[in-house]
Amino acid sequence: MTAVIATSALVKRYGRLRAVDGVDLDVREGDVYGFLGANGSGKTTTVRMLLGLVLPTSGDVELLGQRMPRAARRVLPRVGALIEGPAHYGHLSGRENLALLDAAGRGGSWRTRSRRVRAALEQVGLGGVGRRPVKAYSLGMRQRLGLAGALLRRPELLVLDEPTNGLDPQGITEIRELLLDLHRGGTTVFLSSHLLAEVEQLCSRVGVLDRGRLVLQDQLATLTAPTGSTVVHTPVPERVRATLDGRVTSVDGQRVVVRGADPAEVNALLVGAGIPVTALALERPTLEHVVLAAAGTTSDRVEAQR
Ligand SMILES: Nc1ncnc2c1ncn2[C@@H]1O[C@H](COP(=O)(O)OP(=O)(O)OP(=O)(O)O)[C@@H](O)[C@H]1O
Repeated sequence: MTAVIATSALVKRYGRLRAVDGVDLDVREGDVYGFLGANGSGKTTTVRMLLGLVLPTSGDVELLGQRMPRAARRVLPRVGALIEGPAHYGHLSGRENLALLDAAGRGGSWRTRSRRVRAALEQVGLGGVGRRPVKAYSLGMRQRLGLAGALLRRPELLVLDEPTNGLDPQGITEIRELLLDLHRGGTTVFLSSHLLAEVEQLCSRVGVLDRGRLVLQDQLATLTAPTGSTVVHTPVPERVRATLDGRVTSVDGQRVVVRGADPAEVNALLVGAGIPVTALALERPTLEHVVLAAAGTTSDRVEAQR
């Protein structure tokens, strides 16, 4: 599997603060990678170092197999980026803004500019907004325009810093669908977020930053793989305990956790004993559990819910 982003022992110090502290990122081709961390944990600083906008204090960054920032001129035209609320000219239309951005960027002829701009606007669902100035756009539309800017060069890699920040639920859903669409088209997506739910719904691979340190990095499916136990919901939890002597590891209200990863077997035993079962499933940790276990004190810092 090709590494699309690889950092090793990446450090950024601001005075005595280690904003990023020895981070080894491993983002592979085809990932939708969620870079999760509380506010101030160092996500934006890391993203800026990836793109060569901030120089590391120490450590290395490779983007699409090439060393940054040395290879920035060659690599950045293959990367689309959106960092901290894109800036636009409010009095110009979305189309005009993108045309300016396209002209300022490298690689891409002026002859095909209007076609590129039109395609990018269509892609983010802004094809129909015409000449309306950007100052009349909603926040969601501005964010989508920012994404359109990142898409002008048909990037192999999209790097997005908190792409749904400040959006309403509908805007968030739209961005999520757009990103999944781009991913289906072959783009690797790296996004930072402080929202667990967002990452859980969107990402295939997760990295968790806690006060500058990468405390967790793995496939989401691995992190939330079945634990080897079965969860039973029943109005009579104590009868389950009595029937499955020794296999019940916890009881919380009507929720009973039973050792054994075969729900059918557990069900047969309970039904055989005449115990009503209202729900039955393999136990899996939620991403929230996994993050809390890895990041310890961040329970009040990474937001589980919007
Ligand atoms: N230019 C700078 N000078 C000094 N300190 C900085 C600078 N940039 C960031 N920091 C500090 O580094 C730490 C990490 O900041 P960073 O913006 O990378 O975090 P973040 O995870 O992106 O947070 P947020 O979600 O709030 O943007 C913070 O304590 C911040 O105050």
